This record gives sequence, structure tokens and C-alpha cells, in this order.
Amino acid sequence: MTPSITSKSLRFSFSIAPSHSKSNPYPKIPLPNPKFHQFPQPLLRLKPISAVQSKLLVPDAGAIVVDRVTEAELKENGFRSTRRTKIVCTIGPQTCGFDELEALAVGGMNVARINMCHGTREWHRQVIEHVRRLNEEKGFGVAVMMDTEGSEINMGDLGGATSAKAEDGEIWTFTVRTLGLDCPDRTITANYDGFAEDVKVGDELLVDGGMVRFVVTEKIGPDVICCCTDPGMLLPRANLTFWRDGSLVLERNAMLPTISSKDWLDIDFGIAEGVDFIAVSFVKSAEVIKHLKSYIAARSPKNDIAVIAKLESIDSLGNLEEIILASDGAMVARGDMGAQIPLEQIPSVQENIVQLCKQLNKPVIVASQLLESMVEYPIPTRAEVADVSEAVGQQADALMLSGESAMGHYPEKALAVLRSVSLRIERRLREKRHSTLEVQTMSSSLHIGIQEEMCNAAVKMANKLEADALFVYTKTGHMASLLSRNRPDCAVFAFTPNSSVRRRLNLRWGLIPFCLSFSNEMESNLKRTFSLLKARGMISSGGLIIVVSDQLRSIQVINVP
Ligand SMILES: Nc1ncnc2c1ncn2[C@@H]1O[C@H](COP(=O)(O)OP(=O)(O)O)[C@@H](O)[C@H]1O
Ligand SMILES: C=C(OP(=O)(O)O)C(=O)O
Ligand SMILES: [K+]
Ligand SMILES: [Mg+2]
Repeated sequence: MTPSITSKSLRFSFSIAPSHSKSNPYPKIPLPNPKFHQFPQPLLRLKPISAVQSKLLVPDAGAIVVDRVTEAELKENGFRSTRRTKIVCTIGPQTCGFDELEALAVGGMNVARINMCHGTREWHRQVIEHVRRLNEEKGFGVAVMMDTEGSEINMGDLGGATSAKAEDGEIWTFTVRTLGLDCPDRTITANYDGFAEDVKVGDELLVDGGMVRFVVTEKIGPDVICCCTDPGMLLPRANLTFWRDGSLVLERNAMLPTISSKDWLDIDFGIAEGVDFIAVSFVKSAEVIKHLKSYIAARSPKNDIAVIAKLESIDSLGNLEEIILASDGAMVARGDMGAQIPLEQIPSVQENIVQLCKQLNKPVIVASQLLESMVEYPIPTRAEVADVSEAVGQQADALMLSGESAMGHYPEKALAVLRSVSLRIERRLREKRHSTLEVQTMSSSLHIGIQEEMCNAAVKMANKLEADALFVYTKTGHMASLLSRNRPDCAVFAFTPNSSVRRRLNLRWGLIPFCLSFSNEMESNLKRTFSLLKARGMISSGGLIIVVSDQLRSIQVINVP
């Protein structure tokens, strides 16, 4: 039977077919050497959703709700082969339409990110609305992350152009004048008034973390005249940093608040729209996170928005532990980080942050330039695949696409690459671990807690017994996070009655979040879960399951009846 999602999403969202396949899913794109372009992963077939079925997706009291893509993955590939590493996609002009968003959801997007640096609130509202509608009408479980602009120094929006090319030796003017749409050629606005006073002749000006470089040659009133020394593409609202005598000039940034007045308005917008995550740009200390969390607690009665600290400012690196502890998760924002520390330090900083987050039980996202060349080309570089593999090998909770999905030519292919590389590396890690009979669980490091000990023990058992899945019944998601933290060999089915907890668990490594109401009676919970899952073809009799719950201090080992 022909799958019924739009031919477009089928063509682009699934993994690249083997070379012997009769129909090439990418008919128009030449594949110079097919050997290199097989991201080996079986094609998933999502069943069509009829109008009648679509109504059934609205959960009733007795139902179990799971993301449609995961359900298809479970049915086709079984328990063990679900993807553990989660994927965040930045939504931009290439992917903001309903159909494009659906294609990303089909392709495995777990979280849709909107970046408040760009676009209007109305534009972002529309995207959030589309994601909601996809979840409600089509059975996806995509969460929404809003990313603040932050008050670092930015360029303006290029008078409406999508990009501009700066060539070697060209003279460009950076100005604090207000320019309308008739922006003169080779002129760029800077977003803060003191810019022309703060820079000095001889300073080096880095755009977007050094993707393009200029040297300041002259200052004329509000205009700073610069000569391009490293050519490249200028993108609207790109970050600007300036360097003097080999050091980053930080005085101005130190005076700017982490959360600007515009950011507070965006945060109000995010709270009103009910986003699942707010990511805070250029976090420097734990204070700002605590402040935002108390603001959210006061404004959002259910207090169900998680705060993610973006680690990208040089000032954050000395306070990592307290920032991560204060947050609900962290992002290794390698883009701007690369403008503030030497590039060769980024891999070790990434590794440290990922390990620290695992230790402190906070989800961590590795972001920026994972597949940068795919903004323009349909195939990633070998080096990009190696970088993605490294992040998956570190067992980061999630990988993020930025320009690749926001404004690139191949958003769905970039997503397919993240998915295929994740699956391959995850399997390899399990095989490696298995061949050395190594059982790895986290040491207890949080404040001594019964739940943490139980989860560590449950994962150890699951790995040793080669269980098919861990089940966790969790109201707040905490127990589920403690299982995920141990990066078990098997998938973790997390059952929660709360749909916003379910969406937030989307960011956690290896968790398959289900919405399910349950009682204090474990026996009846299990009976019901088994029958609901069996009816949907997601589990079969005989499977070995290890069960833990928020409420009961017990670990159960059960064969699916
Ligand atoms: N809402 C949007 N509207 C227009 N363009 C966007 C939007 N979001 C992202 N983009 C484009 O995608 C690029 C990459 O996104 P991202 O990495 O989030 O931003 P930035 O480059 O500012 O760090 C941006 O530079 C911008 O060109
Ligand atoms: C993710 C990042 O932040 P933004 O895209 O908002 O600059 C980054 O700098 O890597
Ligand atoms: K941002
Ligand atoms: Mg950044």
C-alpha cells in the first residue's frame, strides 16, 4: 500500500534509500557516489490519518497517547531500535508552513525551536499554532522551545535582504544611524548607540563568531569604516564582537543585561503562548536563571515551562556548575561560543558541559553548525558526520539544527542525516558495551535520594538482564529523568498523566513519553498499559520489562503477559 502522507514529505523526510532500491527517493539530486550516501536505516511507513481517526487522536480518559512517529518506529523496528538522541529543529522561512512542519515532524523532530532574534511575534505565533495543530490533529508530540535574543551586540536586518556577501578588501560601513529600507550599499547598522564610541581604529570586528572579519580603519561620527579581511556571508541580525590586541572587548557586554527589555516582552509572549521551553541566550550567572524561573512561577500558574541556559558567553564558563544546577537544562551554543573562546577549545568545553549535565541530571543540547554545509548542499561533509557522531557518542540528550532547518535548502535531509547517524552510533555504543560486558550506570551524586538509587539499580538490572524496556510511571517526570540519566541499553517508556510533562520529556535521551492517566494501584496500571500497548501493536507477549514508579518504592521485573 502506498503511504499517504504527502509525496513531498515521503520523498524528503526519510533516510536515503539503498542504491539497489528501485525508486530513488531523491530523483532530482545527483548522487555522485552512492556508496557514501546510504544512511542505513529502514524506511518507516506512517499510516494515513483519516478524518475519523484524527478525532480518535484526541485522548479520552482511558486512552494512551504517544507520538505517531515513535509508534511507527516501535512497530517496525521493535523496542531496541528506537532513536535515543533527540532532535531540535530551528524553524525559519523554509520550514514555517504547516506542510513543511509536518514533514519535519514525520522526519523525527522532537522539539521545534523559534529564535526571537528573527521574525515578528505574529510570525512566531503562527508557527506555534501550526505545531499545536499538528500535535492535536495528526498525533505528533512535538514540543516548542522559544530562544531569547539576548542583549549582545547585533547587526541590523540588512534592509530586508536575506544575506549579503562581503569580499576581501571591500570597505563596509557599520553605523548607529537609523536606516530604513533604502539602506546604502555595503552599510550595516549596529544595534546599540555606544557602538561608534566604543570601537577604536585598529580593532578587529567579528561577525557571527568570525565567519566574516573586518578591521576598523576610520571613525566618522556615527559611522565606523571597516575593511573586510576574511570574506563571507553576512546574515541578518548576526552577532558582532570586537577584539583589541588579541582579546575580546567585553566591557560593553558586561554592562548589558542578559535578559533585555525586549526579551522580557518575548518571555511574556512565550508564557502566554504556553511554550514548553525558554532558552536564555548569553547566560553569565545562575542569578538570571533563578530570576526568570521565579518570574515564570509567578506568571504561569502551572509552572510548566522549563528554562534552558545557553552556554555561549565566556563569562558562563567559570560558573558552569551553578548555572546548570539552577536551570532545567543547558545548550552548548557553539556558534557564539566560538566568537568568545578560541575554536580549538570548543570540543573540550562541549565534552565537559555534556558530562556535567549528565552528572547533575539536566538535559543537554549540542547546537550550531552540526551540518552547516547542508544549508547549501544535499550531502554533509565527512567532518560534519564525524562531529555529529562525537556528540551522539558523548550521549548528549539532543542535537540541534539551526540554519540547516531554518533557511537551508535541505531541511528534511539534514534531519534525516541526524537521525541516521544517531541510530548508527547508538547501536555501535551498545554493541561495544555488550562485547566488553561492561555495565555502566551513573554514580549517585545528587543529594542522597531513594528515587535516584532505585533508578540506578533498575537500569543496572535492565542492562544485565537485557530487558526489552524500562517502564516508569511518573507524575512530574523526575523518575523518568533519573532513568534516562543512566543512558540504559533499552528504551524507557515514560507514562505520565500530564501532557506538558510529556512534551518536556521529549528532550531527554532515550525516553519515549506517553500520556496516560494512572492510579495508585500498580497492578491495574500495568494490566491496562499492557493491553493498550498490545492493542496498538507496540509490545508483544514475552517481552521482559523492568518497572519503577514515583509512588511505589519497588522495582518490578515482569514478562509481558
Ligand atoms: N524566524 C526567522 N525568520 C527569518 N529567518 C530566520 C528565522 N529564524 C532563523 N532564521 C535564519 O536562520 C539562520 C540560522 O538560525 P539561528 O542559528 O537560529 O540564528 P542566528 O544565525 O541568528 O544565530 C538565521 O541567521 C536566519 O538567517
Ligand atoms: C545556538 C546559538 O545561539 P543563536 O543561534 O541564538 O545565536 C549559538 O550561538 O550557538
Ligand atoms: K537567540
Ligand atoms: Mg548564540
